[in-house]
Amino acid sequence: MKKVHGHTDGLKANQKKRLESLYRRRLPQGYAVNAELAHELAAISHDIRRQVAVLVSRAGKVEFVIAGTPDQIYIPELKGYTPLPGRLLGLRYIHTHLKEGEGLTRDDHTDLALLRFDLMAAVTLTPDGSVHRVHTAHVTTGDSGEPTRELPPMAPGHLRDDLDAIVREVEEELSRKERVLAAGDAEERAILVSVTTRPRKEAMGSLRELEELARSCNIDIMETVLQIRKKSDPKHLLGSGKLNEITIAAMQKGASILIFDQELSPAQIRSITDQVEIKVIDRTQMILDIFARRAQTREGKLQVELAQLKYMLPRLITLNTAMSRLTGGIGGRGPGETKLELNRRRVRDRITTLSKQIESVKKQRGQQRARRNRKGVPVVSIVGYTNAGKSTLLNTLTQSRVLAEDRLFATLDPSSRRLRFPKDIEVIITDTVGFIRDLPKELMVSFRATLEELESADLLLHIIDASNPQCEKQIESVENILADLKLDTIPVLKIFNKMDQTDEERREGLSREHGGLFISALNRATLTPLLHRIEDQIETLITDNLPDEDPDPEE
Ligand SMILES: Nc1nc2c(ncn2[C@@H]2O[C@H](COP(=O)(O)OP(=O)(O)OP(=O)(O)O)[C@@H](O)[C@H]2O)c(=O)[nH]1
Ligand SMILES: [Mg+2]
Repeated sequence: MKKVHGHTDGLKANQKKRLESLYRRRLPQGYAVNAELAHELAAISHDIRRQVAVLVSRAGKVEFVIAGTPDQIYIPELKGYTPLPGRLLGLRYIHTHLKEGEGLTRDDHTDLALLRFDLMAAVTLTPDGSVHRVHTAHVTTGDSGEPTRELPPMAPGHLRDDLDAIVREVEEELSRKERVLAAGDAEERAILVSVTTRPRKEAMGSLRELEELARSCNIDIMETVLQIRKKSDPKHLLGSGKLNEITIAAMQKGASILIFDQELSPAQIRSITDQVEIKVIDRTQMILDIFARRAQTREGKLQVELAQLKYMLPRLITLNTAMSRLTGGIGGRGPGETKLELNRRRVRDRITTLSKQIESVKKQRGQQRARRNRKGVPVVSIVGYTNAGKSTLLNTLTQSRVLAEDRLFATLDPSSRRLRFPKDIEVIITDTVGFIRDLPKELMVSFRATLEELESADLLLHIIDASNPQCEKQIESVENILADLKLDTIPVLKIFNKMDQTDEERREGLSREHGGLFISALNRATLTPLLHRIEDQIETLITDNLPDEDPDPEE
């Protein structure tokens, strides 16, 4: 005989027997509640003064019998039953409430939404132990905004016979939705989450950027959740109510991944993954993933892989359960054949190898740069926040076709072009990888090499997307990164781009605050003042440098 779960301590032998005998019951197929079972549950419940539940399969078999306390039931692990996207669980949950007036509770609704029972029923008892009412609720298709829907309570003599039809319809709609989603070309379907103590406006701006990052990763965004907390709590990043809500939304929307705007510690990743049962990553992992997709050159690929492994290494210790969900797909993409299920030792070995390879590539590049410098061609480097229009500017200035796209991190590997000015001055103009707020430390170190190019720049063009509402913050981030890279000694021209998408007032405000030039990188005609400025700067530079620093007769 199968065991009765839950709170069975203190029950008499015949009471236990009676509970056990529930396993022998057969119910009609489908989802309905049957009157005989309701009466029997009520009678047992009345006898033992505890709630009782049975979980019945679609074939009508009683799979689990659970005894509770007078006011609640702990649902055990339901072996063999896992909620799948587009499906209900395949079990109806029928239980008793001892109090006559007590219909379905909030907890009942949460359990229903989280576990996705086919149907949730509560049988309430009259004081003498017979059935008073049967309350039922089912999962919805999500269109109403509510995850569950409660039906009017039924008297025991009038149990409705259309429950099968209602629930079947819901499940058909759920699976239809799932098929539509699965047929889409997005790689993942995400719920974006931000838990922060920052002011709402700032948090929203940051979430918008996270959305852009996700879009760059070919991720569909199903929902965005923002929780502003007064105090941060590293142990419970999110309250359990909020996490339940997210878990329910994830199932309802068929989300395959949760992406946090905040960096998650290994322990946080694990505890959240354990509850939501889908992949959990943070902003840093997503940025690393984008870099992994975009890297073109050998050095770029080596750098990204190194950064990913360094980020993953401390997370490998605790990732036993979460690990299987973290491999593959977004956040688990190695640019090479390396998969992240590598064990720690192999990860360390790989880190050493990569570092060596990068060292040797770097040496080669250093030699190239030295050669170029000797020729004394001035270098102008375009820097700026990602998506500001750096590559577009390079293209328009030099009539070339570097990839420019409305995506974050369209450019990963620097490219250089020659640009000749009327006064017979020639410069090398380089495009660089975009900057971003809180650039992952691992990437910062790795990309310092790529950005080393910048050290030999004679002039930096700091391109700013004037149309972005966050542009002040972006300017600040870029300036911080330049300072971190010790590049803040190189002369910088601030250039406000996308002027076509700003109004007069905004331009005046920005120009009062920062000075700088306004351009539209898409429109060559707007670049003339900029070209003059570059030319002037370079000219001063050459004349300044000529007598003392560069007496080379070749020049
Ligand atoms: N409206 C408008 N859009 C622009 C302008 N300049 C660039 N864009 C658009 O902005 C988007 C980003 O341009 P990119 O040149 O790829 O930007 P980037 O700074 O190189 O970006 P990353 O390489 O991703 O860091 C593209 O869709 C461009 O077409 C402009 O002056 N006006
Ligand atoms: Mg670019």
